[in-house]
Amino acid sequence: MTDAPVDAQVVVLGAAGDLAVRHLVPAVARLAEHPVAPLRLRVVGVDVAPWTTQQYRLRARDVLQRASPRPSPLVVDEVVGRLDMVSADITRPGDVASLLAPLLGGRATVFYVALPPSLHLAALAAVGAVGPPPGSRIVFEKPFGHDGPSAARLTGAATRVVPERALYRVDHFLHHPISDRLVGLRHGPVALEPVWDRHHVESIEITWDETGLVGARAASYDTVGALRDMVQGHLLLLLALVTMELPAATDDASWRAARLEALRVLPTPGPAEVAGGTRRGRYAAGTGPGAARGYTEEPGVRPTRETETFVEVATTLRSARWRGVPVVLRAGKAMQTDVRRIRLRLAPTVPGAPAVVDVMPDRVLLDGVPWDGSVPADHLPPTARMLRDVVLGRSRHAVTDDEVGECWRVVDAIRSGWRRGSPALLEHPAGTSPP
Ligand SMILES: O=C1O[C@H](COP(=O)(O)O)[C@@H](O)[C@H](O)[C@H]1O
Repeated sequence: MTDAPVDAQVVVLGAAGDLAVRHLVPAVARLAEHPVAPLRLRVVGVDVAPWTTQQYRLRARDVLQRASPRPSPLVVDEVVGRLDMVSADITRPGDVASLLAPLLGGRATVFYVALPPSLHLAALAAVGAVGPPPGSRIVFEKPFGHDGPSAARLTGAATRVVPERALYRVDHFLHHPISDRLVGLRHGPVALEPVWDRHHVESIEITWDETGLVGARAASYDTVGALRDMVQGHLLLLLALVTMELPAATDDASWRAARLEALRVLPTPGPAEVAGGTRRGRYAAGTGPGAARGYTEEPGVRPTRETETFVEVATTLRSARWRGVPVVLRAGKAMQTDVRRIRLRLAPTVPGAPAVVDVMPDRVLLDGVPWDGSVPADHLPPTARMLRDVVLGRSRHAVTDDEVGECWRVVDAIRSGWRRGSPALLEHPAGTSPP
């Protein structure tokens, strides 16, 4: 049986941006055609680009017609017909407010900030000038701030516009099936929870190696780098999901509190730990197909910035459950092979338990053998799941200000060590993984 569609309103700030069009519009269509619980979203795009509603609709139609899976022509017409566009400069809050406020009709609205971090404060000023109707929410993609203090300032500015509970700092990895699989493994049918501790697990590795280069994103990536893009934004939160105590209560607040506690107990690395326990690198021109370009030749890159495209962070856990267990987090672009994986190695002495548990976006392997016990039922892509959660006010996967602060605590300490020059930034040919 299909539920009646739920209607909601979303304003996308930065709607003409490539990622906003390519990810959000298909997500809106996937939610519209959900077989059980459809969502009917009216979307108002705001962008400095001089797009008319007509142009926004044409662009969206084009994206939907190329989407995989392709929505039905009926859904394409419906979704496109519910798009409106406001062309306004986000740094001029008065202009945004005068054009946007009349379109909202005083209805609760999800304001989705799809803008680079440098415009996040401007976006908040614009939403403040619009005057978010009661029940509205604001969504920020990562990175939230560029370090701990800037994240705290952003939270301060945001909570002058909406309460903290209406702020959704989203990390699409938490909406990813990999997160469900991980939790499913702990307390699902194979129930590894009894061996999920320092007595049984010998090491934890979280690896996000990508063969793709930075490419068209280089100008903005250059101000962020792999540590902030991947470790701060995603991998520490995945680590928290691996190591947290599963809360007895199933409500969102208990879940977020458990994740926070897992982050809180992560050690802050001092200069010696940074020098000895982290690696940073970037790709130089390689030889394989599509790898003939080094990072510094990417458009918009300033070579003197020493931006890393590869990062590895080794640490040792210290909570009661995990004390002494080594962890390695690693992410890189232009690597030899694509590896997206959470790997736990168990002591060989655990009777009946696998020696290697691999949790990946599309499957779980126990000692290399596929295990299929935790595939999410709706098969929605992470962006669609995230949008649905925000619209329905489900905050389990939204990152709190405290969690963001803990992630920055670790990352800021690493950056501070790197600023002292140790370890040095190493180059590796694109298409090969650093030694
Ligand atoms: O958010 C990000 O994630 C992607 C990797 O995510 P995936 O779902 O494609 O595996 C990464 O390429 C990007 O740099 C980062 O910003």
